[in-house]
Amino acid sequence: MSRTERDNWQDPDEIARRVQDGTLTRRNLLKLFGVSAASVAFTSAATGTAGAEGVRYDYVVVGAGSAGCTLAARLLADSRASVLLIEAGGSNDLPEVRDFTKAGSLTAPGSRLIWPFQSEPQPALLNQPQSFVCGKLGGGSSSVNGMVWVRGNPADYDHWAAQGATGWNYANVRSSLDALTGPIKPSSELTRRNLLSQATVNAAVDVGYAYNPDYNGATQFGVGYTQLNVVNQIRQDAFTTFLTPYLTDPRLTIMTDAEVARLTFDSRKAVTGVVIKAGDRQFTVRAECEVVLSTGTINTPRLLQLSGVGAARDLAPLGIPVVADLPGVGANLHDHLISVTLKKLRVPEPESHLTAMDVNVFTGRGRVPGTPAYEFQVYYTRDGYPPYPGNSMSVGVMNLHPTSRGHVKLRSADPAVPPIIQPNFLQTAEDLDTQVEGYRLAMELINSRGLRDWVTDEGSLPGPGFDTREKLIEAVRTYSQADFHAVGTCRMGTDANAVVDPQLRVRGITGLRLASAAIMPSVTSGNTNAPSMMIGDRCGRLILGRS
Ligand SMILES: Cc1cc2nc3c(=O)[nH]c(=O)nc-3n(C[C@H](O)[C@H](O)[C@H](O)COP(=O)(O)OP(=O)(O)OC[C@H]3O[C@@H](n4cnc5c(N)ncnc54)[C@H](O)[C@@H]3O)c2cc1C
Repeated sequence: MSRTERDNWQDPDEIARRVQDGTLTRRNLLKLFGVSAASVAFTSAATGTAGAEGVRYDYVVVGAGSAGCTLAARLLADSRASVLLIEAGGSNDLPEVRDFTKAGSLTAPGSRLIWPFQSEPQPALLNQPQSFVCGKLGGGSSSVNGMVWVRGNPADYDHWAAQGATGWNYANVRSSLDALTGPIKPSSELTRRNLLSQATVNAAVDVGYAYNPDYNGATQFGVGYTQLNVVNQIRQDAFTTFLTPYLTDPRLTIMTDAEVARLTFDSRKAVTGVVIKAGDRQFTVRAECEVVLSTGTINTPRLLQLSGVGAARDLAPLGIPVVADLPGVGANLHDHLISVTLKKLRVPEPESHLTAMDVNVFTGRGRVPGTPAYEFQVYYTRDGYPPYPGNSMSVGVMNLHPTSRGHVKLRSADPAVPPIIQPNFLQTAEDLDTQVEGYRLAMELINSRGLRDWVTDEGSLPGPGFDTREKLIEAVRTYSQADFHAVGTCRMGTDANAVVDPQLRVRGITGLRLASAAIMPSVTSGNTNAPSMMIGDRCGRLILGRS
C-alpha cells in the first residue's frame, strides 16, 4: 500500500462509502492501516487477545445490534467520549452476511449467528411454538434480517407520545430517522427489476390499491416495490454502516464473543459494573458515565431479570435477590403475525430474479388513527421450506397493530437456560377478526386476474374451498408465523408498568438506560429495523442532551 493511497483513506466518509459499496471489506480496511483487527477496535474476549478489564470507559453499550451501533456512533460523533461496545456474538465480516441473497440461510437451525429462541407452543396456532430468533453477531438482527426498510407511520410515533412517551412524537424522532438515511441508502432498484414484481404491482392496482412509488415518503398507503437496505447487492447492516468510520478511532473498543451475564449495583441502586462471561473467563468492567443495554426485545428483560431488576413475585421463587421491583420488565411482548397464502408459479423465475420480498402493500384503517391496518409482503420463493414449496409466490399479511400481549420471563436463574417467551398470538377476538379479514384480502390479491397467467392453483396454500369464515380461521391458524418484529418488553412511559422513562433511564436505577426494540410502547406500522436504529440514535442524543 503506497503512502498516497493510504492518505486517501483518512476520510471516514470515503472509507464508509467503499465498505458499503463492497469495494473494501473490513478485514482489508484494517490491513490497509497495517494492523490486525484485534489490535484496533476489536477485543475478542473469548480468546483473550486484549483485556478491557481494569480499563474505564465513559459509556458501556451492551449489544452491537441495530440500536447499539447507531447509539455508539452518535456518542462518538457528537462528543469526545470513549465507548466500549460489548457483543455476545462474533464478527459479521462474513461473505454470507454481506451477500443479501443469503439472508434465509443465516437463521437456519444450527446457525452460529443467532440466538435460537423459540416461543411456548401457541394454542391459537395449532400449538406450534414460534421462532423468536435474533442476530448474535456484529450488527445484531440487522445482520441476519430480511432488509425490508420501513420507517413506520408518523402517527405511530405520535401514538407513542400519547401513551406517555413524552418527546417521542414524529416531530421529535424525525431527525433521528432522517439521520439513518444518508449512511443507509434504501432502494427499490432491485425489486422493481423483476417481471413478476411488476405483474404483482399491476395486479394490485387492478384490485384497487393505489400505486405508491415511496411508502417511506408522503404517504405510506398503497402498493409499491419493496425498499431494501441493500447497495450493490450488499447488506447495509448497522455495524458496517454506522461503525466503519470509527473502527480506527481509539475512543471505540469493541469486545466480541463476550456475553454480559449480569449487572452489579451498589446499595443506592446505581450500576457499578457489567459482569462479562467470555469462554471460561469472567470479569467486570465499569462505566464512568452510564451503561446502556441495547440487547433487544428478548435478551434485555432476561438480562435485567438475571440482575434482579424485574417483577419481585417472579424473581423471588428463583432465588434472585431483588434490586428493583419493576413488574413491567418482560411484560407487553408483542409481534406481528404473518399469515401466508401461496401459489406455485407456472414457469420458474429466471436466475436474474434475485430478490425475495419484492412488493409491499399498506392498506386498511389501522386502530391507531392515520395508520394502515395491514402490510402485505409479497415474496418469491425459489427454494421451498416446509410447508411452503419452492418456485412459488406468497402474499403474507400482517395485522400491524395487534392487541394481544405476552411476556418474557426467566425459566431458571441459570443464564444458560433460554427464557419463557409467551407472545399469546391471536389471544384477543379483535386480533383474530383482523387477521382473518387481512387473510381474505391477501387471497383476493393472489387470486386476482392480473396474476392468473403467472400462477397455478395446483398445490396452492390453502387449497380450494377456503371461502367461509370457519375455513379462513383454519387457514390463519395453519399458515401463520411470528414475523421477527418482537417489541415492547421494557416499555417506555410514565405509568407504574413502564420500565424506562422517556429519557430511556431505567426507573428506580441510576446510571442505566435501555435502547432497543424492547422500549417501544407499541409496534410501528411495518418492519422494525429502522425504528430500532432510530431509538439508538435518539438515545445517544438524549444522553448528550442534544435531542
Ligand atoms: C430473521 C429476521 C428477519 C427480520 N427482517 C426484517 C426486515 O426485513 N426489515 C426490518 O425492518 N426488520 C426486520 N427484522 C427485525 C429487525 O431486524 C429488529 O427489530 C431489529 O434489528 C432489532 O434491533 P435491536 O437493536 O432491538 O436488537 P438486535 O439488533 O437484535 O441487537 C441486539 C444485540 O445484542 C446482543 N446481545 C444480546 N444479549 C447480550 C448480552 N447478554 N451480552 C452481549 N451482547 C448481547 C445480540 O447478540 C445482538 O447483537 C428481522 C429480524 C429477524 C430476526
